[in-house]
Amino acid sequence: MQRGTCQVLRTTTPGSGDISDLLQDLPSPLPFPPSLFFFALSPSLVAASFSSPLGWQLAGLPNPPRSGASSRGAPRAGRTKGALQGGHRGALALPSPCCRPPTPVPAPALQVMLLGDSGVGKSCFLSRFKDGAFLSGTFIATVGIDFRNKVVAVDGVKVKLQIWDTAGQERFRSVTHAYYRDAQALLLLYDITSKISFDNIRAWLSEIHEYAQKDVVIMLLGNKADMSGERAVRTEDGASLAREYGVPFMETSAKTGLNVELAFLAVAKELKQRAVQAPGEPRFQIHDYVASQRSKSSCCAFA
Ligand SMILES: Nc1nc2c(ncn2[C@@H]2O[C@H](COP(=O)(O)OP(=O)(O)OP(=O)(O)O)[C@@H](O)[C@H]2O)c(=O)[nH]1
Repeated sequence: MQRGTCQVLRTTTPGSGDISDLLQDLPSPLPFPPSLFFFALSPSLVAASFSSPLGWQLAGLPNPPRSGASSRGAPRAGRTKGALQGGHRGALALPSPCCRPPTPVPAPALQVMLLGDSGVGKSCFLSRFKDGAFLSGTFIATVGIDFRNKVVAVDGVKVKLQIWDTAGQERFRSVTHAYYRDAQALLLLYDITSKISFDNIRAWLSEIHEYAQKDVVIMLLGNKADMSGERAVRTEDGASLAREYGVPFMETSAKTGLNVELAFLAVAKELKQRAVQAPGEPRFQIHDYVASQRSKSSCCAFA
């Protein structure tokens, strides 16, 4: 398991927002007795903040699972560096009725989920996209699920992506299943140097069909294309599996950045087009877009 790392943000379940975070954002010392604060910030307000999707959004956290499988029983590593780096701390503003003009409600984030076996490079893929970096070091498997946000420009319009990085390990499957239904796009990765990770793609697709929304956008990605010397899965095999399931396909490299941005942009474009498309208008063709835009390296050129 010691292979390198892209653990910018490991761990967390989204339930880590709590009242202590709220209190940390207050001035210290308080300009009034703490009891007065609790009186003003009534329990119902606090409870409402964290029991409704709106409260979670105000807190800068993704919605909790709606029903069914819960994250109970999942390892709770508490609030981690990642959640702080995402800039979420302090996002829950205390009500200030007198002075602030109402802020416009931003468009909801598009939810994109990364799936695939442990070690295929999901976290590195996300780090490459978000930070433009590939971190090497000790491989630490993701625990449960994590997320990061990034705003991208699609046809001149800013679109916020909320990207969920899931643990590939089997033991976290019940945790991650709970989030499938909220995903609008799924990037399904295998490792071109690992035949097993490719063979498992069919099982991943069955899970997706079982748990995800029917119209979820799916893209198959053969990652680690930079490691052509250790290739165990032919590009044509990836392309043919993708054709069989009717999903777009590319080979990528979190290490070199090959096609990483394109993968996210393609799904963002597809989702945005769906949202604004008038009835009868020709549909955006993600397959054609990917085929026309993807970079081809000597290792992974295919028709
Ligand atoms: N050469 C190369 N190595 C990569 C690439 N992507 C990831 N790796 C390496 O593969 C290993 C696993 O990467 P991770 O991103 O942590 O894998 P993961 O899919 O998130 O794994 P889980 O969190 O267990 O699901 C690390 O040692 C990375 O350095 C890539 O594109 N090229």
